[in-house]
Order: sequence, then C-alpha cells, then structure tokens
Amino acid sequence: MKLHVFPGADEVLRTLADYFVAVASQAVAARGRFAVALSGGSSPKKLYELLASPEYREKVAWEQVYFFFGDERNVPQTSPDSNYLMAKKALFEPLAIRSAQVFAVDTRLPPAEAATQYALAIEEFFEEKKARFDLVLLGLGDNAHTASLFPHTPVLHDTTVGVKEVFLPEQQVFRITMTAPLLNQARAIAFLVYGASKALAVQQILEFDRDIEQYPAQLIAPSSDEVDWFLDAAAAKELKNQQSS
Ligand SMILES: O=C(O)[C@H](O)[C@@H](O)[C@H](O)[C@H](O)COP(=O)(O)O
Repeated sequence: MKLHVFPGADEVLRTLADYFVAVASQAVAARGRFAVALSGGSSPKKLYELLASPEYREKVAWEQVYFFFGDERNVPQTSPDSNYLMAKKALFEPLAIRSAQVFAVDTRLPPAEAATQYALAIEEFFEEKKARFDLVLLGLGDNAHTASLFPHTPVLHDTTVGVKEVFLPEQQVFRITMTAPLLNQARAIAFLVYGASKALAVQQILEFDRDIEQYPAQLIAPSSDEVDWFLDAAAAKELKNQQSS
C-alpha cells in the first residue's frame, strides 16, 4: 500500500493523472488494451477533466482503453446522479471515446437484473471468470464506504466475483456495485480522496482495527497488493503514519 499525500487537491489530481497514464501505457504495451473501472461521485470529475485536457489527452492511447464503472446509481443515464453521465461529459465526449469502449450499467433494468447483466458483460469482455481490471479507481465516502459497498449491507459479505444490487435503507434507493472480490482481482487499485470531511474515514480504513461492517473500504486488498492512496493533506491529517507500507 502506497500513500501519496500532497498539500493541495490539484497536486493530488496531477499525480494520479500521471499514474493513470503510466498504468495505461504499461497495460497497452503488455496486453494491447487498458481496462479501467471508474469511480463515481464528485471527487474524480476533475481527474477525468484533467485526463481529457490538452495537457494529458495525447499521453494515452485512448482507442485502446475500455471503461467500466465500479458502481452506479439506480437512475437513468440522463440523470445528474448518474456516474455514467458524469464520466460521459468529463471524459468520453471530450475524447470522442467510441461507445463500444464504454460498458455502462443498464439502469433501465430492475437493479438485480442490471447487476446480473453487468456481471455477464464483464465476464464476456475478459472472456474468463477471472476478470482482472488493469486499474480500479475508487473514492471514499465520509462513512468509509467505497464503490457502493456501504456499511452494514449484505454485499460486504458476498464472496461472489461479480456485481450485485445494494439497497440503501437510509436513502431508500438501490445501487449496483462490483463486489469486493471482483474489485480485488484488479492489477492495481487507486483511491482518490481529498478534503477534511474524509480525514476520519481515511484513518478508520488505514489505521483502525479491521471492522468491515463499519469500515467497508477495508475490504479492498487486491491480490496484487497494489493499492495506492492519493490524498491531500486535509484528508490525511488524522493519519498517525503517513509513510507507505
Ligand atoms: O457512486 C459513488 O458515489 C461512488 O462510487 C462512491 O463510492 C464515491 O466514491 C464516494 O461516495 C465518495 O464520493 P465523493 O467523491 O462525491 O465524495
């Protein structure tokens, strides 16, 4: 696990953008393609816009990049809450990404069906059960959730390598999420977390005793052991140890 802590969010985003470029280039060179599972929420929007900017857009062979979503809200793809719509506006449209390169959750289906169909689409893409993303981008909620692995939800104990629907009783909404076993098959995982509101969650995940019911992001432990945390100082301020382990 590697920590990359910088004073401001801009430096965090640029460092993660450079990391993204490096992992993408390595994957294309080794396997002829780069399969990435994007994070949703608000934090990664600036990263996607930076990657699509004139400074970065020439650094990646975008025609060899295939995009998936670590999770999705159970809303139409035209909804402002859609992770797909956010990525479409920030990344896919500016880079003229072909629709065949983007695997979005079909949220027209009922949640359970959408999850099953998405899992099948992932298996077909990788042409095997051991689907391995080259990179999974993750955020962190201030309640220590990641993707849609929320505290005290059954999906936290799901050993399926796949995609499941999650009902969030507080918000009375469904989400669709990759399970921890699927996420953990990734070759590399990068968390992007910035802002003081995340500081306690970061400390809980990295320094508290294991308690996945309360701190679901503790489930993220890829077999590759390649987990990089990209944090600004505000998000890292509760950490006693800011050294990588
Ligand atoms: O669909 C989502 O919302 C994300 O996948 C979710 O896991 C997100 O990463 C965290 O909730 C942090 O969200 P912010 O970046 O908006 O704080």
